[in-house]
Amino acid sequence: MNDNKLLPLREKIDAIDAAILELLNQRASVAQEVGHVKAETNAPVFRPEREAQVLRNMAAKNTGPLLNEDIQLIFREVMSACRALERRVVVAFLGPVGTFSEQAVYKQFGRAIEALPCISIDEVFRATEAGTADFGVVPIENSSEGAINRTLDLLLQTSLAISGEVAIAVQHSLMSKSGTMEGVTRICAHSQALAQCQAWLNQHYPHVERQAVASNAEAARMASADFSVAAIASEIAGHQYNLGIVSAHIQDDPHNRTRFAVVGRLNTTPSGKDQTSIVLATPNKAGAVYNLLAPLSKHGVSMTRFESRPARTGNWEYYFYVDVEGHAMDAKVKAAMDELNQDAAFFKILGSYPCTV
Ligand SMILES: O=C(O)C(=O)C[C@]1(C(=O)O)C=C[C@@H](O)C=C1
Repeated sequence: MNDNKLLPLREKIDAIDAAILELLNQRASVAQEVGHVKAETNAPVFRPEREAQVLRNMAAKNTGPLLNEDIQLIFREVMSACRALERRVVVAFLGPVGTFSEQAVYKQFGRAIEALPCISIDEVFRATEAGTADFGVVPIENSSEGAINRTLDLLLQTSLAISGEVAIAVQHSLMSKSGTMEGVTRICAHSQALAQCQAWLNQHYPHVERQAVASNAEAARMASADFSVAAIASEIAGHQYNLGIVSAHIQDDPHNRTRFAVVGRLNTTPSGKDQTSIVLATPNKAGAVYNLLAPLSKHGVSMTRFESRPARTGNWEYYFYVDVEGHAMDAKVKAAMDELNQDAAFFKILGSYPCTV
């Protein structure tokens, strides 16, 4: 290799790295000052709207050659490290480690946090409501399997607000201790993952027993201790438990994604590009849904998502989970919400938060 040519280029990189280091520490010192100001008033350390603005600014200013998504990953971690100098936030998620929920946590908060694995979605809400965690990250919808009903039900009752959302690509792999299917009599995974890989499993391993377990990471743990078990999980989980890949990316939908909600005891202020999640119920009469949504079009508020859930009253009544563009503090959103609130049998704003960057 021609190191003579590399040497001057590496010297340039060294000089640039020294300048970046200096600037990073200057930034961190300012974040520490911010931390002191916040401590005086007990103000929240994590400000999702501000972080979204910083990430959008960086993407807008970026002239390359680095890609916007890589710039945003870097700045997410820079902010995470700066934030940790103010205080390390605790984030509860559906554990154990190695789940897609954990990936969603790091995507939203960066690595400089304390991640708190919980045994169920209920437990994530409880830990966050009790203050054991500052935030909770819960799956809300999968692109191939639909809504995560437990999360929708808990959102109805909780005192927490949604302060952000994060979507991640969900890719499942079939893995075992030996990296083959030899001696494997059971394929274990969370029921959602089994459903998301159903066609592939029917085609390739129709006669191998399938067992639903608490999480994909739990399946990976089981496979690591037993040659007769294969697990469907993320490659990250497989790596954590030293599994070999039998087949990668076996989910039936190659664009399989899961959307997660970040819940906390924080009401997020506007970031400039936000959305608002609400849940409402109608009186059980003709045209009720149509009338219910009329205030949205009247005030020019766009609906981006609509999901219904039986209210379990036995009367064919439903809760409607609706996402709209804009923040509840925006005049037209506020006007529409006030009207919805008047007409609905039940109405709750789940939260306003930045659209994903
Ligand atoms: O601006 C703030 O409030 C900060 O605390 C600074 C900072 C950052 O590093 O830019 C860190 C944490 C917040 O979540 C938002 C931004």
